[in-house]
Amino acid sequence: MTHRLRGLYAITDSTLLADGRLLPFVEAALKGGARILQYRDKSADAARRLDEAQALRDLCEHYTARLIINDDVELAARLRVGLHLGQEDGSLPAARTQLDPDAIIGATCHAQLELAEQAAQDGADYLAFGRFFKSRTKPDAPAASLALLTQARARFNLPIVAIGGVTQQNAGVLIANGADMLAVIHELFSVSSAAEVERRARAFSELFATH
Ligand SMILES: Cc1ncc(COP(=O)(O)OP(=O)(O)O)c(N)n1
Ligand SMILES: Cc1ncsc1CCOP(=O)(O)O
Ligand SMILES: [Mg+2]
Repeated sequence: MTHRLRGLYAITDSTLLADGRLLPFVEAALKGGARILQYRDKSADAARRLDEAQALRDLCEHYTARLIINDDVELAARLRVGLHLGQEDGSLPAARTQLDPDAIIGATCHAQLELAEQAAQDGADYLAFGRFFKSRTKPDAPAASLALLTQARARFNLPIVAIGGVTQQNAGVLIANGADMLAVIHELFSVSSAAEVERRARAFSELFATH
């Protein structure tokens, strides 16, 4: 299944979006133009995770954005939404059998074209590379270069996500080197108001129109 995947890919963070900020800040990101939202919550509180993910699915439907669940194929299957899998998160083909036929499944490829080759063979809907810059959220993620991004663009006919330390200042160079989507946590959500989230989301989104 092919999808038109391009634009801002917002990822939630349980610390930055604590204390009632999750829904208003995510709504602001969607209002500002985020096309994809990933629910990334590493806690073991299954009931809260289900409630939050359901609320996010409703919001995404309202803004015709796509919801992706990080790591958890059961939750994605239950909500009939997409899934993001890292290298330690289980088999992509096995997940495919549990999800709707048009569910988006993305794969972490770090900084390795070989991982991307495998993900493409496994039927991934997008390939995620990074971190490209210093990441406050995941400082130890393997570093990827702009040269790798250019090579991936030339080699794969699949949407490419760039992640890791993406800011309003460095976003343009990632798009210019072949990124179809920019996945952002800190630069989008480390602010004190929903209005500022919306402003930042709009600024990221407008870059896709001009590149
Ligand atoms: C869009 C996107 N790209 C990469 C990741 C990282 O996934 P993973 O390597 O499994 O690490 P965690 O996010 O699970 O800590 C991602 N989540 N989203
Ligand atoms: C999940 C993940 N994988 C590689 S970097 C990263 C974190 C991205 O967050 P930030 O935009 O705050 O650097
Ligand atoms: Mg993971």
